[in-house]
Amino acid sequence: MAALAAHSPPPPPPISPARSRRHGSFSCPSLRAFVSSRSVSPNAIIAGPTVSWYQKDKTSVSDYVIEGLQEETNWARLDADLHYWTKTLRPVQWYPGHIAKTEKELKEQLKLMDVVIEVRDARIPMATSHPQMDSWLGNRKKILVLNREDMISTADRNAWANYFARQGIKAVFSNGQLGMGAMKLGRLAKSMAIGVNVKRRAKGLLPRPVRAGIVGYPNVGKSSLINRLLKRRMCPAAPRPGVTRELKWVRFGKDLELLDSPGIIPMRISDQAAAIKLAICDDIGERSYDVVDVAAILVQTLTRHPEVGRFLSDCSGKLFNRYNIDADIFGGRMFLEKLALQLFNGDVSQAAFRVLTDFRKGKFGWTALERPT
Ligand SMILES: Nc1nc2c(ncn2[C@@H]2O[C@H](COP(=O)(O)OP(=O)(O)OP(=O)(O)O)[C@@H](O)[C@H]2O)c(=O)[nH]1
Repeated sequence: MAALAAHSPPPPPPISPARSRRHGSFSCPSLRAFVSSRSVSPNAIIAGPTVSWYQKDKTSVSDYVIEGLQEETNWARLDADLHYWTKTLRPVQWYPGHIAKTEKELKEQLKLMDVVIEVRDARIPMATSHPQMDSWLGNRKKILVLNREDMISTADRNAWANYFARQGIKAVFSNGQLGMGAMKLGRLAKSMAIGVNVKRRAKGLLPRPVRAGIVGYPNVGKSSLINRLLKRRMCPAAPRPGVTRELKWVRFGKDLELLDSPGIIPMRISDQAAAIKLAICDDIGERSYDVVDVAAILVQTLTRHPEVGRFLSDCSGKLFNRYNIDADIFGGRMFLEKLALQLFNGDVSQAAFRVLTDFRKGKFGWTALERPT
């Protein structure tokens, strides 16, 4: 938390009369009030390299507000800003003992697998991509699953489907809660490993079930997918990371065996923007991050999403509608402070937790936090 204060920018430059006039058309009273007061919280995480209105004379608050009215999220720019915002925060690292043990066991079990099903969180397909996964898998056949498809928009889904298709990877979208995509996954795993029993027969051996290992980051929905496929609760699943602690083979019919594995994550997460996204999506242990830092960054990220946090001239952004606080104006940290005063007797941690929970429940609409750029 203290690290965020280091972001404190000098006060914004005065708004020239010409610039003030540009705001004449805004009907939102808060925006008008803001523009006339020309003050922004010194604690706010307000600027990335591309929003440095307090650094450059030429850019002003007014430019920032007007830029916020763009029709679409500028994902490349958002990504750059996310890296900037996370630079001075306490690093997020999470590597509990059971993950180290799993990594070791998983490498052993890989030798037995005919096909590997890698599950990622559809909201953050890149942040939930393990940097060592491909080297562990070698030539082993892989199916990529983007789970939690219900938590992203159709545009997000299309963007990721096209992105992976361009790389020759067919991504399967699934919903581990309702089971959509689970049967398809079972069929795909069997069909991809069909050659196993062809070879066995050629050698005079009896056919055996195809073995598919399900791997991925914590809390992305691996156990849920298996349970949906089996139509039974065979594997422990719960809304927090690190529930599965042991590797476990389960049988699906007579010709498929599935390995449920605990979520794995690199020992050191070098990309801290990715680490914050894991925290926002609850894919990393709660104790590894500062909830206020993470929620403040979430608020600022959402201000870049049209319809969610954007400060429209009629104040119709979903963040504003839910809390009646102007995220675009106050920046993430001050937004939380205001929410804390409004609802939680000044307890900023509780306010931060509320914003994170609301995001995870889709209260601002369903949206991915990453798009291919
Ligand atoms: N909305 C939604 N929730 C899902 C989906 N898939 C799983 N969940 C929920 O996400 C939570 C985590 O699911 P798990 O199956 O335990 O995830 P896991 O990858 O096995 O987690 P670890 O044990 O940490 O490895 C559970 O509360 C599920 O109900 C999905 O597609 N959509």
